[in-house]
Amino acid sequence: MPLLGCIADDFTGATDLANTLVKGGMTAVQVIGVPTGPLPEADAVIVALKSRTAPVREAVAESLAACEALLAAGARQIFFKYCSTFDSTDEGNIGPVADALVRRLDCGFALANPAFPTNGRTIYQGHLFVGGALLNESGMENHPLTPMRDANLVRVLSRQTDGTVGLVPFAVVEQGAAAIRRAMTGLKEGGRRYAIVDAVTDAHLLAIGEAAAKHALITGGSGVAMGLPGNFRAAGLLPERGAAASELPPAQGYAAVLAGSCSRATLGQIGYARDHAHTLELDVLATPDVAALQRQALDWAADKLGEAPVVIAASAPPERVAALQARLGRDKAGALVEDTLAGIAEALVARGVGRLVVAGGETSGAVVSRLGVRSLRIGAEIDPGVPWTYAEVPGLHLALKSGNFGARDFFLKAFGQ
Ligand SMILES: Nc1ncnc2c1ncn2[C@@H]1O[C@H](COP(=O)(O)OP(=O)(O)OP(=O)(O)O)[C@@H](O)[C@H]1O
Ligand SMILES: O=C(O)[C@@H](O)C(=O)CO
Repeated sequence: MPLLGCIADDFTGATDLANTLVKGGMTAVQVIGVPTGPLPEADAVIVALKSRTAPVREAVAESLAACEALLAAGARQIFFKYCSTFDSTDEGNIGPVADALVRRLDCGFALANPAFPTNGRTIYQGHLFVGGALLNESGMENHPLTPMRDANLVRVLSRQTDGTVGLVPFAVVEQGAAAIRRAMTGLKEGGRRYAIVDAVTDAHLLAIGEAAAKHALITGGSGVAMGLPGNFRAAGLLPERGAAASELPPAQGYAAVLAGSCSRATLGQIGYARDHAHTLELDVLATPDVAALQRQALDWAADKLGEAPVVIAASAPPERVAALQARLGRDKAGALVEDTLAGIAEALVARGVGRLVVAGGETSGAVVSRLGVRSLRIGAEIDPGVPWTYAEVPGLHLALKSGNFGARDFFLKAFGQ
């Protein structure tokens, strides 16, 4: 019976959350899509959806179905995981999904906190920063699917919900768990449905987690989950598990990287790979044709597969993404690239790739779905927020890298190079 039932709005986000929980001493399994049969045995089950950019009704329906499955399996607390950069549009999907979960759980209130200080995401007076920049000046204003043009999360979430949104400010968070709990109770009693909670350090996140021990629903990034294993341990529900929580079978097979993220960090990692690994950058704008791009990539890779990774990227800087979107429309442009990379992944695995890094949440969703992966066991962390995972079917080690995560040498470091 899982202690914590999680619903993640994309696949890299699910892995990021699972990684945090494993580091906190919980066992965690990531399940792909709404579960249809019995859930795997683990302290935390994370249902990975591709709902971040799905139509609102679909995102809500899938999230509710995931919630039902987790509750039926006995989950004591539900966690709705979204991006540390709060990726969404004015239509959703963070607000509508959270609204539906608040109603289903009849809890009236949930905190909202995407902070992840280790990766530079902090919240101060309700404003989200990425490193030293406000969210809307961080590069996220150019995101291909969810451009973030407002850093004030109270305002952003207010536009997506029929409820109201308050703030637990830094000065309260600094006072610790009891003060945060009082402030959240006050906001709930005052009729607020959500509280954006400031957090600048991991200590803040641990205090927020402790303050939410009795909440039926928590919403946020992986950071705010840091305090949750401690809550279950304090309640006598979680035994000490040590390193056993993150053991995977030995890795084998060729190494490859597929990148569909156009985030600044991924573009930097591709730049590094260009100088240090076999790297192919597909020109999607010049050849907007799935079959032709796949042929090009597979012909190129044919004599390069080995211990050192081949890196295949469709990623492009903002002006080239905008040009393709102007020609095809936003969704078709995204789908074209996702189909291309998913097909390449399928062919590479058939040719003996056993260790695959995928960069980008939507991209990971497309790849993992095409490969028929049903669940992922979580292994050791490569860089903050990105662990190796293992998919029993098709027998593959996978690292699903959030677009903006990872050091510049990530694509080589993942393979110990
Ligand atoms: N050259 C390109 N032109 C237009 N769209 C592209 C191009 N390359 C990639 N894309 C699309 O951009 C989107 C990138 O989203 P994805 O979620 O994969 O990355 P990300 O948002 O950086 O990562 P994360 O969600 O983990 O933060 C995908 O839909 C992808 O297909
Ligand atoms: O929170 C994050 O930034 C990531 O886990 C993610 O959701 C990227 O898609």
